[in-house]
Amino acid sequence: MTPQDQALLDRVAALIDSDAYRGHPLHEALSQLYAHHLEQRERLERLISIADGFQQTAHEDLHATRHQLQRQLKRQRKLSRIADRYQALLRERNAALADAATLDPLTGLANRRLLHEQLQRLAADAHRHGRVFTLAMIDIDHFKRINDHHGHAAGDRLLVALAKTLASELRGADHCARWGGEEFLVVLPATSLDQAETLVARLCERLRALSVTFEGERLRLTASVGVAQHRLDDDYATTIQRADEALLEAKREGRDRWRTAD
Ligand SMILES: Nc1nc2c(ncn2[C@@H]2O[C@H](COP(=O)(O)OP(=O)(O)OP(=O)(O)O)[C@@H](O)[C@H]2O)c(=O)[nH]1
Repeated sequence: MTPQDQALLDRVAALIDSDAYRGHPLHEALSQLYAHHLEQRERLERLISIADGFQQTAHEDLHATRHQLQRQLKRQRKLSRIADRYQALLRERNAALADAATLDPLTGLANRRLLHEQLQRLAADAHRHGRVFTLAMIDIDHFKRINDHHGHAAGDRLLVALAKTLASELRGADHCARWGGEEFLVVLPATSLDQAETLVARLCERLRALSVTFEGERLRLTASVGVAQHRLDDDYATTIQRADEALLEAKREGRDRWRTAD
């Protein structure tokens, strides 16, 4: 209420209370009007106070709801971060499991199982489309002697060095696996026997030149190799067997050489 409004009301109250106007014909009507006004004002103030209360409660509710939403959002973000981390961990574990199932832990080359899968595909491809591939079975010569003279750890170092040499000499499309203890199988897709022989001769040379220093001692090795070209109607196990026979021949003939299956 403005000060002018209050002054007017004070004036009206003073007129009503004044003895000079008590008998005035408008006195009663003015008194009733004044009382009615006060009543109305009181009701209005009550309404305003109720509306204020509502507004306050609504404000508090809104605040509480916003706070709750923010907490939920925070919790959700945390959960999604945990889920992301968990997923990344699962991916890592899966990759590690896949590696463990398909790679040789010492050399990092494919293991026998993975090469079987690759050979299955290549043999099917050869059968369907007439694409030849060639195998080379590589076996370190007198590896037992190396282990016996220098220890198993030294032998392991040589195996790793040999695997690295093979990997660096092969093309991207070639496959190479650790087939057994000191035996490695190289698969050369779309490669003729002549091409394979050139590559194997170079591999033997590289292995002859390989030298590893282990605990102050220089270790060297040679390897014997059996080469076999896959025949379109054979299964790949037969080709491996032929490469193995050629390898035995190379061993029999004095080692550090390669022989080709008929
Ligand atoms: N250091 C090491 N040695 C291994 C591993 N796997 C197999 N060997 C050894 O490789 C040797 C293979 O011996 P043999 O099969 O008699 O063949 P070799 O001595 O190489 O003789 P030839 O093959 O006839 O030239 C054994 O002494 C095995 O213990 C390995 O992971 N690490």
